[in-house]
Amino acid sequence: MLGKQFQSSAISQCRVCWRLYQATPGQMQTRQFRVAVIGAVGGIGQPLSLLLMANKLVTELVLHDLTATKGFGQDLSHIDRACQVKSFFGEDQMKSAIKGSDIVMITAGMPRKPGQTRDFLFDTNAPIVAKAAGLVSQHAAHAMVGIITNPVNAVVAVAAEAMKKAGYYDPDRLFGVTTLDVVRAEKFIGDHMSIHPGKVRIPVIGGHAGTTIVPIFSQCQPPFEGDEKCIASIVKRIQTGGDEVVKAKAGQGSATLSMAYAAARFTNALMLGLKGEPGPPECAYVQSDATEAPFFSTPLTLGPKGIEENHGLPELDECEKEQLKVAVDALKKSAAKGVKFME
Ligand SMILES: NC(=O)C1=CN([C@@H]2O[C@H](COP(=O)(O)OP(=O)(O)OC[C@H]3O[C@@H](n4cnc5c(N)ncnc54)[C@H](O)[C@@H]3O)[C@@H](O)[C@H]2O)C=CC1
Ligand SMILES: O=C([O-])CC(=O)C(=O)O
Repeated sequence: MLGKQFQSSAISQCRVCWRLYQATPGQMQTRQFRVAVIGAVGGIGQPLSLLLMANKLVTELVLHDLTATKGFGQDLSHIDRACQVKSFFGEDQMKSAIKGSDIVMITAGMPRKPGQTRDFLFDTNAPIVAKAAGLVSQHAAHAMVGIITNPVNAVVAVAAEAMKKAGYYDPDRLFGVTTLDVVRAEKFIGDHMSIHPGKVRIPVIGGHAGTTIVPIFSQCQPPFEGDEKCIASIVKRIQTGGDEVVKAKAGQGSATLSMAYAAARFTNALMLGLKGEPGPPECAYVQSDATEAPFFSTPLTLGPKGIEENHGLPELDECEKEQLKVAVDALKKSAAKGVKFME
C-alpha cells in the first residue's frame, strides 16, 4: 500500500524543485554536496551537469569522461553559481573524480540505435559500469550511486557484484535510475487529463525496458480518467517512450534532454534525503525483496543513508498483477545476466 505521503506531497514537488533552483546565495543551506557525473561530456552528461550546476545544493560538480572535459568544465565554471567545477578525463582519472563524492551519477556508455534493444548495449556498457562501481566502493564507499547507463535492468546487478568484489557494497546506496519512466508517465497522463503534469503522481514499478516498466494506473493521483483501452494505450507509450525517441533521432542516439531532467530530479531527491529532509518518494531500481526479482523499482523514501523506506509494491488491480508477473520473469533473467558477467 502506498503511503499517504507519496500521494499528498505530489503537488508540492514542483514548488520544492523550483525553490531549490531559485534560492539566492543568502538562502544557502549548510549541507551541500560534491556530485560526480561519469560520462559528463555525453548527450545526457552535458545537460545533466548544467542542471546540477543550477542546483544550489551542489557546491562541487565533478566532471569525468573518457574524452577531455576541460573546455566543457571551463564553460560551466563561468555560470554565476556558488559551485566549483572540477574536470577529469581518461581511465586513470576516474578514481580522482569519484574520490570523496557524495553522489556519483553514472551515465557513461553507449546509447542505442534504431533496431537495437537496450540489452544489445550490455557487452559494451557492463565493463564501464563495473569499473566505476568498483572505484566507488574503494574510494567513495558512502556515496549514493545512480546508474543511468543501459541496460539498467542488468547493469545494476553488475554494479552490485563489482562493489562486493571491491570490498564494500551497501544496497541502500545503489540505484538504477528509472525516473524517466515516471516523468513520461506524469507527462502523458497530464496531457491526457488536461492537467499540469507536475500535479500527477503515479508509481512506475519494475525495471527500465519494455514490459518490465509497469505504471500503476490504479494508484494514479488524481485518479486517472479513462477506460481500459485508453490506459492500455498510455501504458504502451510509457513502455516504448525510449523507442519513440530513438526512432525520431534516427541514429543520433537516444533520449538525452528528458533523461538529464529526470536524472537531475533524482539527484535532487538524493540530496534532500542526505540532508534529512526527504521529498516525496521516488521510484528507483534497487535491491529488493518486494518480488522474486533481486532488483526491482518501487517507491522509496530517501534519507541520509540512502533508502530510508522501501514502500514496496503498491496495491495492484488484476491487469497490473498480470503485468507484474511478466516484468518479474524478465527482471530475474536480467539480474542473473549481470551476476554471471561478474563471476
Ligand atoms: N536510465 C535511463 O532512463 C536512460 C539511460 N540512457 C543510457 O545512458 C547512456 C548514455 O547515453 P548518452 O549520454 O546519450 O550517450 P553518449 O554516447 O552521448 O555519451 C556517453 C558518454 O560516456 C562516455 N564514456 C564512455 N565510456 C566511458 C568510460 N569508461 N568512462 C567515462 N566516460 C565514458 C563517452 O565518452 C560519452 O561522452 C546510454 O547507455 C543510454 O542507453 C539513456 C536514456 C535514458
Ligand atoms: O531507449 C533508450 O535506449 C534510452 C532509454 O532508456 C529511454 O529513453 O528510456
